Amino acid sequence: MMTELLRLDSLVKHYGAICVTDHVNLTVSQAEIHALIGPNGAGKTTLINQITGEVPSDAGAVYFDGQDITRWSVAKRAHAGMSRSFQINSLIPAFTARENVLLAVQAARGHNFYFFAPVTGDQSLVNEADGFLARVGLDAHADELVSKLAYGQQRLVEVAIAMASHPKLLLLDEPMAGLGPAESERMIALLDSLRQDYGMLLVEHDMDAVFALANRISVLVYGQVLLCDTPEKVRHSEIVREAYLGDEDLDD
Ligand SMILES: Nc1ncnc2c1ncn2[C@@H]1O[C@H](COP(=O)(O)OP(=O)(O)OP(=O)(O)O)[C@@H](O)[C@H]1O
Repeated sequence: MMTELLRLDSLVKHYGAICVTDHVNLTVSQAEIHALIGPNGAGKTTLINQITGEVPSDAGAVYFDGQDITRWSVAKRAHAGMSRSFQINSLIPAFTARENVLLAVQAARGHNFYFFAPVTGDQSLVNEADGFLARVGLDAHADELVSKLAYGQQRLVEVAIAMASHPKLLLLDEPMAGLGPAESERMIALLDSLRQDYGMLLVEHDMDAVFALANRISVLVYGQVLLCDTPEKVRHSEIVREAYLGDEDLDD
């Protein structure tokens, strides 16, 4: 049986009169990639923010790794093993790829050097950072300034940073956004290669990536989970086609 990592139990969030998260139930297991799809404004980002703790929930519960974390702070959830994919602007452009990952490794080890220079003299930290860079396929670019890296490579650095805290769950907010076809393929291959080591919640508009990676897909429309099923079932669901996919032909 797969170990359940994350459980959302009838989670609710209102903004004024609008119910942005409407009694959402969802689970993510170890070694599962669970994709969350839905049209713009469906509430995907809000839901991720409720999982990380950035947005407090109005009702319902969030369980992580067997504990009720509904009232936990962002920091405590991160410490317990949740990692959100960083946005590009969290990278430090004037630092190398290695130095950027090194800062995350230091932070994860509880060193308080985050706002100073990375400690390139500590070989065990450097080795660990290099390990994450190798895992995302950037070992040959460790010494390059992040500002000199291609956009797709910068996104890979973000994944290496997300891994640096040794999380159990990766929350990936549109990792394919802005990537070209070759870069997308590389990101898909990377996430596929990581699937045994993490549970992943993948918010993504790129349907090729979703269908290539997901074990299960939840379809969010107006804050409600319309359907949660295997990619095959979702692909052929009339409800999903009507409510979300419209005329888009998913059989190709
Ligand atoms: N802080 C806020 N105050 C008021 N309304 C908000 C707030 N944040 C989000 N909303 C509204 O909640 C709804 C869901 O937004 P959200 O960003 O979660 O959707 P989404 O599915 O992530 O969309 P997208 O795919 O475009 O990123 C939208 O109607 C949005 O306008």
